[in-house]
Amino acid sequence: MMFFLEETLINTLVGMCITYTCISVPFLFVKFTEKNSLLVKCGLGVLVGLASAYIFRDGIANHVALFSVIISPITFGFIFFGYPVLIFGIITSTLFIFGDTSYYDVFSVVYFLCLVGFHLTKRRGMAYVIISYSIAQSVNLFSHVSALSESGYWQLAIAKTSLSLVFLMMLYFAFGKLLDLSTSQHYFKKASETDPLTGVSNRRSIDLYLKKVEQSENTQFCVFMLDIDNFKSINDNFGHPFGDTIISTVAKLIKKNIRSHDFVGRYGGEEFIIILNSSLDNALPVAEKMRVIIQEHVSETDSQESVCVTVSVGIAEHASGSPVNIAVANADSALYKAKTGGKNRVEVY
Ligand SMILES: Nc1nc2c(ncn2[C@@H]2O[C@H](COP(=O)(O)OP(=O)(O)OP(=O)(O)O)[C@@H](O)[C@H]2O)c(=O)[nH]1
Repeated sequence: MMFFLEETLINTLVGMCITYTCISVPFLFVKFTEKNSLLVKCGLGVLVGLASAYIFRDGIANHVALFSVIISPITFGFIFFGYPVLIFGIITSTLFIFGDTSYYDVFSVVYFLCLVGFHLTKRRGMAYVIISYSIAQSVNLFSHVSALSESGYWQLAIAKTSLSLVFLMMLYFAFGKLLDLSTSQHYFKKASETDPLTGVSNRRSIDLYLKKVEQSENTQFCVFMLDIDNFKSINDNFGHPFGDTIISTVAKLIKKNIRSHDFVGRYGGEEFIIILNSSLDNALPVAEKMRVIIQEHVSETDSQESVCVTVSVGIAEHASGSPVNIAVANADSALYKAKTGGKNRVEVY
């Protein structure tokens, strides 16, 4: 009995040290960027796999080591890949419960349930993982305390709990850094690509998108250039702030009337570019419908005056193999035609 417990203790320490170190080291020392995060995920998978291979090298199905091998990758899998991995974790630990119940199984189920609960109540990153891990760890600790009568078992409880605490601290600092970095990176990336007034893509993002579609295999798309008619008079009659409201309203109406895989950007002051992933035959009715919806939309000024605006649209179909800038220039020519032809109309190049 004594020998078994010592062996369990050694296995536990080795298993936990290897697993936790394997997982913590990349998070502490790898500089996270979008490019290498995939590499890190793969690296983690390999390291955890190696750790489990080491733990089971003598064919000792140590429940405790098995637990730490299961729980760690699932935790990280959940953080990176979300619910599917978490559900897998719950199923795995439930199977253990029905197989050979141990306190560790209870621990893992509590842990996963906490994670789900925290996630459902709006997950705030790693803080929830740490809180839920701590709650589950406390359950685990109680289970150990209640088993103190078994000779030597307390060593296991103390060793495991202190290791867990060290691991939690490492996680806390590593993930704090990671979350700060990814949040600020995400914020600055979004800000650099979005037009602040309308929330649609800005000129920089338009250029990037055009370059991307030019290189992609999607050869069938149409370019719309859409311009608000007589916009100067809106500014002159109702003021610049109301003019801004009109621009963002038109952007919203455009967005509402295109699909998620189409694209809209603010090309200039009151001019928008739309890339519709359709043939000209299908794109033409979309442009016409958009024009009518904008024309029929009524905006109200602060003094409850009703204002309607119209738009002119120029369309050009992208010719496969030709530079996308040609389609943009052609759509611009069609827009010019619509303006000089009396405005509030759609013209095809
Ligand atoms: N409120 C507001 N006005 C803007 C913005 N950007 C450009 N403008 C104004 O939009 C007006 C565009 O005027 P024009 O280029 O003459 O075009 P228009 O009056 O719409 O005439 P047509 O295009 O021929 O129908 C100018 O008065 C610009 O000052 C903006 O972000 N907000």
